[in-house]
Amino acid sequence: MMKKGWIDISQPLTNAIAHWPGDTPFSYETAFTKEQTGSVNIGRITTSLHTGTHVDAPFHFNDEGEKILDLDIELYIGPACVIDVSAYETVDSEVLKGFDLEGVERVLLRTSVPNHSEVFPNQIPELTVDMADYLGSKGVRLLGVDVPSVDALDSKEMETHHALYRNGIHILENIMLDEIEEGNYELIALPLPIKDGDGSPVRAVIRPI
Ligand SMILES: Nc1ccccc1C(=O)C[C@H](N)C(=O)O
Ligand SMILES: [Zn+2]
Ligand SMILES: [Zn+2]
Repeated sequence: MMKKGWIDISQPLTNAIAHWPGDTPFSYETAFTKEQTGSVNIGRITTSLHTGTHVDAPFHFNDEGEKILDLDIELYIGPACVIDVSAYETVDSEVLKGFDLEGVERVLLRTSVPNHSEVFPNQIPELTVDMADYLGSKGVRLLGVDVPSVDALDSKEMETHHALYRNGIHILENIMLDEIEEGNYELIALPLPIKDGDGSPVRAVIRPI
């Protein structure tokens, strides 16, 4: 049975969460204790903006691209369709033609990669450039994936990031869909208002409609 109400599809931000190899690890610490301040505990985090469940701003892969505060918050709130592509190593337009995406503005892809937030995956499915063009032709504006990237992990060209961008499609990464059935949901996944940010952690939640 699917849960009713809002479902958290975010990776918990713990000090053990996986991070992109070579990037800044996530850490939370109590910078000042209640004993020190005499009043309150005060936490401090250090993190890459691409750790855990997060959105990419176009500036992440394009020096001229929009930064987090330039982006319309409407992208990250509204109806979203979860589709299960876990049977495919390569997700291209042919695969997507098997799903009804008429009028869908936000697509969340459930892949075969298990959502182990403490393990950086060795391999992720290939999302092709023609997949991005197909989603663009359907009017999709946001693509969410349950893996750390929409490109190959060793990609320098970031072709699928760029192809999504050309099609006006924004990117949400590292959502957790292992327990989520295909279907229509409402999504809220708001980035923090980080000036100049190339990305931002989000709390991503969905609710069946
Ligand atoms: N953090 C990194 C450090 C070095 C190189 C890439 C990344 C990325 O995060 C790329 C990933 N495709 C992303 O868009 O989130
Ligand atoms: Zn990212
Ligand atoms: Zn990315």
